[in-house]
Amino acid sequence: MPYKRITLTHFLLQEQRRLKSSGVFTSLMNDILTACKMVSHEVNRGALVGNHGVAGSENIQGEEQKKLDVLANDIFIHMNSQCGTYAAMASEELEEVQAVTGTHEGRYLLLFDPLDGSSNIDVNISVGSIFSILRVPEGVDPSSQDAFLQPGVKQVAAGYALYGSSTMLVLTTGNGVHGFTLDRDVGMFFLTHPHMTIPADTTEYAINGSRARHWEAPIKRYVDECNAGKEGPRGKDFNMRWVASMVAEVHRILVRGGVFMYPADAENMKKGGKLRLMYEANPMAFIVEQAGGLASTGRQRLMEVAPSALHQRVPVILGSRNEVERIVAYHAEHDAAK
Ligand SMILES: O=P(O)(O)OC[C@H]1O[C@](O)(COP(=O)(O)O)[C@@H](O)[C@@H]1O
Ligand SMILES: [Mg+2]
Ligand SMILES: [Mg+2]
Repeated sequence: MPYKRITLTHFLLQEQRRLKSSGVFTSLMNDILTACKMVSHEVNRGALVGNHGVAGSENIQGEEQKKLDVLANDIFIHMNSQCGTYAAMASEELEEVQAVTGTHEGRYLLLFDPLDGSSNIDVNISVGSIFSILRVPEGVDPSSQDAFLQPGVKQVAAGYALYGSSTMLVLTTGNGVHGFTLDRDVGMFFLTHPHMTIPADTTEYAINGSRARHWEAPIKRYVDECNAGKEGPRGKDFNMRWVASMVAEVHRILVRGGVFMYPADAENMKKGGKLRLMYEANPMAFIVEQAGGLASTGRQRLMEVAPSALHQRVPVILGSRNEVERIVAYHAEHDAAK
């Protein structure tokens, strides 16, 4: 069989030729790819090199940082500061925006969750990295928070790395979603999942069921109906999954469909929910929409939320189109009856 493997870089070059666009995506992705390979290496070495356990510090979110949170953050900051592609960066692990000094040609902003699913590191369950790319708005200081506070529809590209049984990188530049698998022997990502699309229907939902007592009525109604199975209003049985790594949940949904919910609830409502808009919800929403799915807060399209703070949290409901539409309809019915 002729050698048909395509590297991520070649795929982007082909995309750019097809779209007659500038060579921006290859330079945007080059250093992110390297960072993800380095994080994958550190995740895989794990306890062998003392990468498990806590770092003994807290992040801006008031969360205890794991050693790999800090290491992955350092890798992303360092690797993406070398070539002047990015004018500034924002990270889940850093309170303030990080200006990239010495480079003024950077016309893009990079936002990332360097290690998503941190509670799974020490128990060897899949974790990932999530990234989002914005343009520097005209006339705005790129190292200001204001430069970053753009709605998700302004994203140029978004993606994630999944450090699972294999390391994958899934990416959208606004022309569909494509998955690449790392071949460790040659240190390159090869196209393995072209044009990923989410089935409109599903029988699988993901939510942290231990929070059921806090849920708003529309979420409770949806989950109860799923659990009622064939005999219930849905007329079919459902399966439930909860990995506690958003990247792993979204990847499963891209591969076989499903719906992921991390709603705002009575306990986290004051904070706006759990997941962060700028570097978790928005990049995943871009990917899910590009794959034919929907991404909502329950009351608004996620990518149209106007950000007010770099680390703000939002409710997240995303995945198979027909299921998200149903959940959004339940919210509308609930609100109309108030
Ligand atoms: O532990 P919980 O409350 O189920 O929350 C799990 C969610 O929290 C997260 O781990 C938050 O991300 P971080 O690990 O980057 O903080 C998501 O990946 C996951 O979906
Ligand atoms: Mg995260
Ligand atoms: Mg994280």
